[in-house]
Amino acid sequence: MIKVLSAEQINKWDLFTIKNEPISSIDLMERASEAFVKLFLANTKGKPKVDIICGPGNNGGDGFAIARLLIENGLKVNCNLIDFGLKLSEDCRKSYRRFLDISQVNIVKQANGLILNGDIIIDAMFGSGLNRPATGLAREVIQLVNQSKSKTIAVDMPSGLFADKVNLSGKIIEADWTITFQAPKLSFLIPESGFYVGEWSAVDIGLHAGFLEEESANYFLFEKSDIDCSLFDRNKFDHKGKNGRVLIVAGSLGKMGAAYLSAKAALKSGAGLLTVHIPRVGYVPMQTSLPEAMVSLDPEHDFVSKIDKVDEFDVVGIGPGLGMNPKTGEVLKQLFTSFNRPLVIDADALNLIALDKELLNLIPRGSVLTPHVGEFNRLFGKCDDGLERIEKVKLIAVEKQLVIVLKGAHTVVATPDGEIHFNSTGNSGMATAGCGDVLTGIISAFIARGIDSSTSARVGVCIHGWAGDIAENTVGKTALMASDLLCALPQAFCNVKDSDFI
Ligand SMILES: NC(=O)C1=CN([C@@H]2O[C@H](COP(=O)(O)OP(=O)(O)OC[C@H]3O[C@@H](n4cnc5c(N)ncnc54)[C@H](O)[C@@H]3O)[C@@H](O)[C@H]2O)[C@@H](O)CC1
Ligand SMILES: Nc1ncnc2c1ncn2[C@@H]1O[C@H](COP(=O)(O)OP(=O)(O)O)[C@@H](O)[C@H]1O
Ligand SMILES: [K+]
Repeated sequence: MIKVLSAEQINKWDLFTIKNEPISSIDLMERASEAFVKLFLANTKGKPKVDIICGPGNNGGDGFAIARLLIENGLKVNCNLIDFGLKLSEDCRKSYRRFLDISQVNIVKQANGLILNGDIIIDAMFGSGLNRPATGLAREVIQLVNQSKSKTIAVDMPSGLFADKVNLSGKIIEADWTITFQAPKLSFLIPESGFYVGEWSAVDIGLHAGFLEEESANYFLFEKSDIDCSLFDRNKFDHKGKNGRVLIVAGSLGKMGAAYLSAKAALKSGAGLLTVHIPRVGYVPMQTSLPEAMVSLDPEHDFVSKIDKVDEFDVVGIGPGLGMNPKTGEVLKQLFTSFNRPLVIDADALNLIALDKELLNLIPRGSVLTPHVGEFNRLFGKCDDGLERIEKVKLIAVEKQLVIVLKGAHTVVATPDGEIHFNSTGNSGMATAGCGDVLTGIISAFIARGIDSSTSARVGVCIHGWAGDIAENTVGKTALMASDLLCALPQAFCNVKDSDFI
């Protein structure tokens, strides 16, 4: 699990390393630049011509060191120093002088003096030391970079982006790729600010491990390696009753596919017994397409209006394709007051709660809510930005003792103990109908197997994204459909098992 640190903490980590390794700050800059260049070259074809833009601080110092290392590797480099009339930081000056030993620098006092004539732009204007939004000359330079057709690669952070707050009032480099030092910054994980980062990779620059052990963090990045594979162990003498009884309540006229997707996902995620409660309209398709599922039929033809006998289930997953009939809202109320184990609540079930917010207080503790931003806004109101939304999610999870899964590119899992985990798997190919329904089934199956709700949510989200990444490798982002996630789930589970033996 990676701790997501603030800019201030990262700066302290830097100083701790310099003092305790020990290593001089200029050598640490050199090490960071070497790590950048290694990854850059490993992912670059041929010998592109590179434009580098350096600022006055240590990010600019990295830029000069990177420029020198690229020249030593045989690349043609055009190096710009943006002159804000500020003194260069000590290490930036040293790095600048080293560069002058082998090449020359274009000093840019006005934006029209900027030279961009290569294939790739490396942005080393500002990093984590940005202390105000980029205006004036910085703004004009960023504008020119963003208008350029060259690919832009940011050193540590896109210039103009703050590390741990969402302030988009200045201009910000729109990077295609950000190679960041040691660990991702909080702003990379939030939709509005993460937009500027492009793809990102964190390179190890050997900051002292001792610092991280002691330092507390407000946020974590959950990785595939954090999945405890023993969660999925089966006992030789297990029978189906031992692997959890799931009830999925889903579907309405025209939306029966959602019920199918979540039900099948629950089975693919190891549920021992699965019942799906659906309106009559879905009976034949469900029995035909998913023979492993037992079907409980609602008295109504088009929507769910009544559920009996829920006691026998270990979990209820409710919401996918459910529709908004008021009678279905009554079912929620009945369920929340009669079922005292966790539920997984998604989609229209969340929208129905948004119409009658009193229902929120009836949800059994330890239940998992899986809203996307639209559903979240309907339930809890709009927020100014993604960071504010995450703080709100955290407060609600603690206050209501619920697990809240805020779905997105880096899905956030907020647990009743106040922890926030960002997910690290998944891709934009998953931004397509039905992918969320699959997640409901996965998390429900884990809870039914006796895995606690918080772990079920964190691991479920990670496996779901992992299946999305496997599906992307198989069918590509454009053609990816929710059913491809179902096909990829077996591989994701096999990978969890295999990675344990590495
Ligand atoms: N521990 C780490 O992660 C390491 C960090 N290093 C680099 O050091 C960087 C941080 O360096 P610094 O703290 O010197 O900060 P930066 O280089 O990010 O920027 C600070 C400089 O920019 C000026 N500035 C800030 N905002 C401005 C604005 N809007 N308009 C004009 N000027 C502005 C400041 O006055 C200062 O001169 C990191 O991003 C990284 O690239 C590496 O050199 C080594 C290790
Ligand atoms: N850009 C993205 N990157 C990674 N994962 C994504 C992206 N867009 C969507 N997803 C994931 O796909 C799922 C979509 O769920 P949801 O919005 O509820 O869709 P639906 O209701 O159609 O099933 C979520 O788990 C979300 O995290
Ligand atoms: K930068």
